[in-house]
Amino acid sequence: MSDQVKYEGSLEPLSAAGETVVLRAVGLTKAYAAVSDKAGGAALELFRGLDLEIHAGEMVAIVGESGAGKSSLLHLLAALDKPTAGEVWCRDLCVSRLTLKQAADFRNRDVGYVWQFHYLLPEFTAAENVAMPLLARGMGRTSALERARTWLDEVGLAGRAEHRSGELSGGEQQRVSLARALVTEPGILLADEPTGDLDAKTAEAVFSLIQRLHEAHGLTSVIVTHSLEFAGRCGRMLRLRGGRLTEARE
Ligand SMILES: Nc1ncnc2c1ncn2[C@@H]1O[C@H](COP(=O)(O)OP(=O)(O)OP(=O)(O)O)[C@@H](O)[C@H]1O
Repeated sequence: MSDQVKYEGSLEPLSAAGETVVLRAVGLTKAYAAVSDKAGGAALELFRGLDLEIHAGEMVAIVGESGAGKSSLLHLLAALDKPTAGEVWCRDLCVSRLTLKQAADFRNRDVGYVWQFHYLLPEFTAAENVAMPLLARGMGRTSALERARTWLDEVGLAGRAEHRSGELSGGEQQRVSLARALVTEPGILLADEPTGDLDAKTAEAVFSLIQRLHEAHGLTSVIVTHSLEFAGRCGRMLRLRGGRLTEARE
């Protein structure tokens, strides 16, 4: 971690004129080392020298075959992992050089992350689950729960706020995880196959909700998906294949 990289807090537009790059990957390389370099234990290189720019307000889909490295790329954008080489920038913050604590602060303030599996705590209520990121940043319980309920209302679950998350359906649980991702009012939404575990009808409802939240909250969103239909509804579609990231449609 370089001392020169300073956390700047919540995101502000860099310039009033033109498009603002919110996320930028420069020369990004990711390889996983093998546990042993004995027979067949070579490192697995997913991509090398990858460049990417995502502008404010864009909704970008990342598609590609299973194993192409989509989740790994999203993890790098969220500072959940470090690149082997290259850098990830979020506006003027080099997120790939943050310490673990700084990376956690960055995610808590600036990124809403949705996983394919919701990772809610089943014994806690929906409201308590949504309130967790606010409690983690030191907000008082009453205020955090109040804001959590507002977000549950926003995702259509006002009536389920006091139900244990383990009692909710898969689609409802994914709505709760969306509320949890956005309760801190981040500028960026990163979603890794957010509809992957859902049946077609529920997936459609959750994807439409993501689109609505993206628009309503002026988010910059990156959605990893296997659904070309959903990807086609995003403003931009990128394909990760053979370690290269290309525009899937011009
Ligand atoms: N921590 C890790 N250590 C070693 N290998 C890993 C690690 N994480 C992922 N991989 C490997 O990297 C490759 C890419 O995985 P990744 O999950 O990024 O792909 P993906 O495109 O998201 O796949 P899917 O669509 O199936 O989710 C896979 O071969 C996976 O086994």
